[in-house]
This record gives sequence, C-alpha cells and structure tokens, in this order.
Amino acid sequence: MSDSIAAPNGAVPLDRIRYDDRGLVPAIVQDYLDGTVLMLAWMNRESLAKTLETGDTWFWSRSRQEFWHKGATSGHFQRVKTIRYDCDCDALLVGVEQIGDIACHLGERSCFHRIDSPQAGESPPLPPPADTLSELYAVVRDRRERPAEGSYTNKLLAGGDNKILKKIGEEAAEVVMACKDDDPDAIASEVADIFYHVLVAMAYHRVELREVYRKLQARRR
Ligand SMILES: N=c1c2ncn([C@@H]3O[C@H](COP(=O)(O)OP(=O)(O)OP(=O)(O)O)[C@@H](O)[C@H]3O)c2ncn1[C@@H]1O[C@H](COP(=O)(O)O)[C@@H](O)[C@H]1O
Repeated sequence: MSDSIAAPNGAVPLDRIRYDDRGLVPAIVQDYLDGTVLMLAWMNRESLAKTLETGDTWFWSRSRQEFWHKGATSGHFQRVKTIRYDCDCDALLVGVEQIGDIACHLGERSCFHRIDSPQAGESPPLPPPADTLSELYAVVRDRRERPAEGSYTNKLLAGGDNKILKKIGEEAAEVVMACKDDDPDAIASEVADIFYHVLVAMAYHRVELREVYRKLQARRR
C-alpha cells in the first residue's frame, strides 16, 4: 500500500518519511506510463524537498556525497508525475516521464539485467517493461520486424487490415456475448483475445502502446 506524498492541502509530509541512520530513503523510479522500473537511487530530506519544488528528480549521491540532479549533465531529465511512500514510510515510489526516453544511470531506458537467463550478465538493449500488455506488445512488434515460423501474429499481419479487423469484429462480438452470459471467466478470456488483436492492429499501423497510455493518463482526473 502506498500514499501520494503531496497532501491535498498542499502540505508535504516530508517529516513523515522515515530516513535511515544516514538520513536517506530509497527511491524506486518508474516510468509513469508503463511502470518500467528505471532505477533505484537515494534521497535525503533536502533532495526530496528539491524534487517536490522543482518537479525534477534530485537524489543524494552516496559515492560523491552531494546532490545529484538527474539529467543535469546529459539533458535526460526525469519529470516527476507522482511520488508515493509505502505504508511504513521508509521507501519512495517515484513515477516519472523520461525526457529523451533515456533515464537510468548508464543511459539505457532501464538498467535492470536478468540473472535468470542464459544471457545473464549481458546487457539487453531494451529490457521488457513491467506490465503484461507492454511486454506482449513488444513480442507482437518483434514479430512484425522479425517474422517467425508458424507465428499466428505474422499470419494476421500478412493478411493486413482485412484479416486483422475481421478478427477484432469477431472478438468484440464474443466479448459482448460473454458479458451477456455474465460469465467472468469467459469475459476475461474474450477481453484477453481482443487486447491481443488490437495490439496486432496497432503494430500493423505502427501506433505505440505508450501513446495509448499517454492518452489515458492525460484524461486522468
Ligand atoms: N496473446 C496471444 C493470443 N491471444 C489469442 N491468440 C490467438 O487468436 C486466435 C483467437 O481466435 P479464435 O478464438 O477465433 O481462434 P481461431 O478460430 O483458431 O482463429 P482463426 O485463426 O481461425 O482466425 C487463436 O488462434 C489464438 O491462439 C493469440 N495468439 C498469440 N498471442 C500472443 O502473441 C505471442 C506471439 O504469438 P505468435 O505470433 O503465434 O508466435 C504469443 O507469445 C502470445 O503471447
């Protein structure tokens, strides 16, 4: 459970945060659109205050013992969208918009490497985003770029709009029927089908899923 750090009356509960004996609190930085975990860094009370004041991320560098304004040297700033603290107030979750689409320590979109794969230790250029839909979209886009033997996605893409849109129509009707039947499991299954087919249509027309997320975020009230 986490709470937003900016209280409704504008008062910021900086003193509610539990800093450790070095005066630091860990801040996990996430892409605000798809939840990709970008980095873990540390803030102290002052850097958190600067972050809240400026809307950019400010950390405390443990190695240099000084403030670290993310992006100040590279131009790849992180614009803060939300800051949350967890229920025991000793960790921060910072949702950011990446300026320049590069935001981690080393200049990748996200610098987390898998340790559970044969390529462990190697640097994947674009680690999969955190949410299932984004991950699936990455696979669909990859099929478009590098067609795979026996791929259903490639069959759809090869058929173009005629094939893809026909499937979307069919799947939409199946969602309707599942809802009419009030069958939660069937609804989930049919919605999964339509999500997938819509992603194929988007890949075919080269629309980024992040742009859909951006529209949804812009409508948040
Ligand atoms: N999520 C899906 C997914 N959801 C649904 N489908 C396919 O969509 C079709 C659903 O349509 P229907 O229920 O009408 O079944 P159908 O009658 O066989 O369909 P038709 O081929 O006759 O049109 C089925 O063939 C499903 O297998 C999917 N196919 C693929 N994926 C994902 O896409 C990724 C890439 O798949 P490939 O391109 O096949 O490698 C996979 O790893 C999956 O994660």
